Amino acid sequence: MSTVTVPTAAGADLPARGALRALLPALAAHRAMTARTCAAALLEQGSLVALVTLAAHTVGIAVIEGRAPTAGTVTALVALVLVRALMTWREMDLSHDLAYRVLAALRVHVFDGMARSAPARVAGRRSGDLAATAMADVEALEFFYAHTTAQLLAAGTVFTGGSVLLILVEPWLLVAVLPVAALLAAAPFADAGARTVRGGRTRTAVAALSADTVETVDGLRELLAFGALAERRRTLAERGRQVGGAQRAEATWEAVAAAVRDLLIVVAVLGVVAAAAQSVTSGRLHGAWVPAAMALALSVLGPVAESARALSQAVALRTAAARVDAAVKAPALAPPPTAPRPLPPGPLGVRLHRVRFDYGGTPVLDGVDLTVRPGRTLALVGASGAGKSTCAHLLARFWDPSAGEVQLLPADGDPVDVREVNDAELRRAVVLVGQDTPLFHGTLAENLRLAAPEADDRALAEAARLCGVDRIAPLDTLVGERGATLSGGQRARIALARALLAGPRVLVLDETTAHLDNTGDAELATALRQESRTTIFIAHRPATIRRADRIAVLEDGLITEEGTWEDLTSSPDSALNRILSDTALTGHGSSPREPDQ
Ligand SMILES: Nc1ncnc2c1ncn2[C@@H]1O[C@H](COP(=O)(O)OP(=O)(O)OP(=O)(O)O)[C@@H](O)[C@H]1O
Repeated sequence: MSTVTVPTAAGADLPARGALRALLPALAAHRAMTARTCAAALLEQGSLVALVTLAAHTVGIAVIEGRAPTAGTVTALVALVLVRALMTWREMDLSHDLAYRVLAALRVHVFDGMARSAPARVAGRRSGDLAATAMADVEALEFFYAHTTAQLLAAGTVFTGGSVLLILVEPWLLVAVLPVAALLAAAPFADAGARTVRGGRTRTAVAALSADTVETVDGLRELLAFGALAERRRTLAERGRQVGGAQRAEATWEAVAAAVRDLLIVVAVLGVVAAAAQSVTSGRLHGAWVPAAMALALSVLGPVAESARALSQAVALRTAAARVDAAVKAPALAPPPTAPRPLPPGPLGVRLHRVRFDYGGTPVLDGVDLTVRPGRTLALVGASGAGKSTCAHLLARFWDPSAGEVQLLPADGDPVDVREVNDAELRRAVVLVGQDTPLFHGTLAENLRLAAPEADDRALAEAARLCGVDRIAPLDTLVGERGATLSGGQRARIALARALLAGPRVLVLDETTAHLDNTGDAELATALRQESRTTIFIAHRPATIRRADRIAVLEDGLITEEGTWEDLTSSPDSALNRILSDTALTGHGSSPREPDQ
């Protein structure tokens, strides 16, 4: 096979070689079914060879010796027709069933891979491109699982069996078909590079079309608002043309390959005719056996030709296989602990100790030291792009710092590094709510229960009441996909109620209330008041910042100032005052001296 690499819409080159082989272990979970599929394919192909050979033999006997077929021969012919028909159905049924089962499992593995590497990897790739891997690439592999593995094994077995018979009957007939069989079998390997490249172009074009389509659907309102729909339509039409062009190039290549395969079969027919004629004239083969021998020689080529066609088509799927394999094997960005430590009960504070982090370039955080005692509130303040959300993501362990530690602080006892805590336990203890928390298609209640499926109706109603969700609509109201039917402020209320329902011990709010007016912001602040919970606000609004027990200012990758509102605003040169003035100027919040709500 060639060493071609295939470009993906994500921009990374994936090794094509071995990509299909890497997906074979997926069959291991279905060994019995794979074996049954192989048996059915063997019977299907073998019965056809036997049927054609016996039919030709019957004709030979009738023509040369003038004998009518016996009842036994007729019965055998009918039986072979029935076996062939039954096995054709069985093989198709089993191979598709097997393929769909493998694909269903693969989709889950792809999703698990995305979840393992989320959000960093997801953030680095367009969602439509990811969707193309989970849907189109996985779907394309149906052909590989349904039409190649079992069929190749069966074709190899049938050809070997037929060759043994030919050696016994007339070896020259085998000599006539063997070179053609070898060429047919070699063909998929000979043009593997060209097919991989062409197949890769199709998969990349499909992924780009998927990415643009998803973005278009997502941004339809903006496109409409800026009158950019016509341009977008042109882009999508161009993407469609690229997919069509790539598919046409594949089809043209396959048409040429099919013609070459047919030519090889013609050569085999001529060779078999010549070998049979020579065998009869030299007296090695009785005339009555000639049709059967020729039929056997040519019919064993059928499965080889068919397998060559299937393998060639499968080779074109190497890009799809490589994309799926890469998604399935995506490494965890926050690997699970080898020896997990349980979190002690009671309130938990947080501590960032000399934390450094970068996204692959200059460090965003360069030695952050920050402590929030259990049950206290802290406002993390900084200019746009200072790294506040990055701190929040580290607290929720979406990523691990490149140096330093992120710890949870029990009221008594030793700090626990978040890397030592089981994922499920950490997710229960630390909840992060962002500014644009997406909602899912379903009722308000279902969206709230996402965080705590086991929550009873009373807890649900209480969380909804605290955050004013019950004033938006009854809890059994359907919200559109991503909460399209709700305002930004309403979505914030739901996101917060959802977080409270989960009962976190550490709550991180990343500009969650930015969409709310001052009254709504103050209302939610009241809802959040709870002695034992540690809360970290990332906010630009002075009133929100002022409510926190302490305020920390993040600048140049470091905490440059920390203290109470009074401490930090009393000095006119303080970083907080500067940031609040900038915020007021940029319209993020009200005036720096805005009274508490
Ligand atoms: N997934 C990512 N990949 C690469 N760079 C990123 C990623 N996320 C954030 N950054 C960069 O890291 C820096 C800090 O971003 P971050 O979102 O943490 O800032 P922030 O203080 O929360 O900003 P804002 O107040 O505007 O939300 C920015 O320069 C940003 O461009």
